[in-house]
Amino acid sequence: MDINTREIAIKILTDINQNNAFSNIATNKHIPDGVASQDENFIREITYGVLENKIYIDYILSKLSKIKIKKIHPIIMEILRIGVYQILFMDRVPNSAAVNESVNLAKKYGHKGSIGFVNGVLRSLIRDKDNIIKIDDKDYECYLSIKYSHPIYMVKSITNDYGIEFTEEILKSNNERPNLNIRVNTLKTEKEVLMSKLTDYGFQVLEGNYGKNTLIIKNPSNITKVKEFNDGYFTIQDESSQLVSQIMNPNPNSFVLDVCSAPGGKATHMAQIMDNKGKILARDFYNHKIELINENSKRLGIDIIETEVYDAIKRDETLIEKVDYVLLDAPCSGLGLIRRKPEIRWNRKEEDIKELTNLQWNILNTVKNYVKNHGILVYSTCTILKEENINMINRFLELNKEFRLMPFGKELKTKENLNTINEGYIQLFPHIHGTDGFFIAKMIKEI
Ligand SMILES: C[S@@+](CC[C@H](N)C(=O)[O-])C[C@H]1O[C@@H](n2cnc3c(N)ncnc32)[C@H](O)[C@@H]1O
Repeated sequence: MDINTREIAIKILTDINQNNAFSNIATNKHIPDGVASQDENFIREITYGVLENKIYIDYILSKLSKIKIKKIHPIIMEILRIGVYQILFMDRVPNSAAVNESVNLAKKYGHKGSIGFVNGVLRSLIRDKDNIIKIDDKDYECYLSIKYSHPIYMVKSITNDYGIEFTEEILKSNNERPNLNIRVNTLKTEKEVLMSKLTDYGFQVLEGNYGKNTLIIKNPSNITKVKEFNDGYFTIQDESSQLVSQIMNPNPNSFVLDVCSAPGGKATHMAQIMDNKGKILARDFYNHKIELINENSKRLGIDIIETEVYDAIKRDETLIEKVDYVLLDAPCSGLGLIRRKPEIRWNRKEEDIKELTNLQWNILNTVKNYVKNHGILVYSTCTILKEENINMINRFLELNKEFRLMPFGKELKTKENLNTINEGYIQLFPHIHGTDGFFIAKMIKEI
């Protein structure tokens, strides 16, 4: 198939940067079916590379351009960004190709002036590269913000929680590409059997560290096209997310409530742990997302999940002290997913964090009422900020003495680098655990 890979990358980036599209959805939308895998990899590398390095690339461009970069036409800006990315980060692309291809795109999408402009900016970078790439900012937080391309408020918030050195490790790992993780559906197959089938197809498969049924796929291209996916032998889910249901560890025949459930990753996993026996009430605020839970349950051969559109903030009198296990997998800032969805750093605004912590607090204080005496409440997020995680839980426990954190451990394959499990919670980080950034707290109610 004859395609212009760089032009597709520009379309994806424009969709993400102008329309706030999600990177995974935009890439799937613009990469045509049947494209050669090396072309697909090239498009993904440029797209994700530009998203991950946007502040740094724009910093470089602001040094090179006589026009203020805010005034440059959005498409020309994307053409320049992919040009700079190829010159600075992709050794295998010759500088001449990076410039010529960018100029060709400027011919197609710009006017005469923009052709010379793109050509001039990229050639100046090549000429004086060693000087241009230096970051001159003396303030270390600002320096980190440019070097690892994270908004300054994010750098400050993370530094506030973890200190500057740990923050640098986090930011660095956010720019590394994660492996795809899958969860074996033990209702339909066994881990070893699936591993061997996927290996036969040519996938490189490793076992997860912490997840009992986690497999790590090194070369995941087209994995959802195999028959075993369609037949529900596995589902795509990060290892960290798999630990939530594993730590909850609900007994078969119990009653589980999952209040923020879509698309059903954790609900279907709990059903698997319960051997598809008992009842899971899976709720979400959005009707269209509820459909995803139903589709996933069907594919995975699960029939104990009942779905319902329901606003978790609204108190449900019919469930008071009726539920054995309540899961609040809360809507959150998502800062633990940045390596998978680099656009989170551009779409998530500082003011969102306060709004989200209020929402989390309100939902937590509603759903606590559904837990039976001796029942379990698990609170989880895919973020690393303490105000959404351990600080919120400590505040909750201070005001709700009938709950306490419950130590866990045997539910995990290994306890390596998980030194808070005896305190009843864990905070995972990509650079330490190799997973997404995730928080999980397990509480028991005892009156
Ligand atoms: C972190 S995601 C849940 C992921 C899900 N537990 C899984 O494992 O697949 C948070 C979910 O909360 C839902 N949500 C947001 N506000 C809500 C509310 N007020 N009531 C119920 N669900 C809500 C969102 O639609 C989103 O699906």
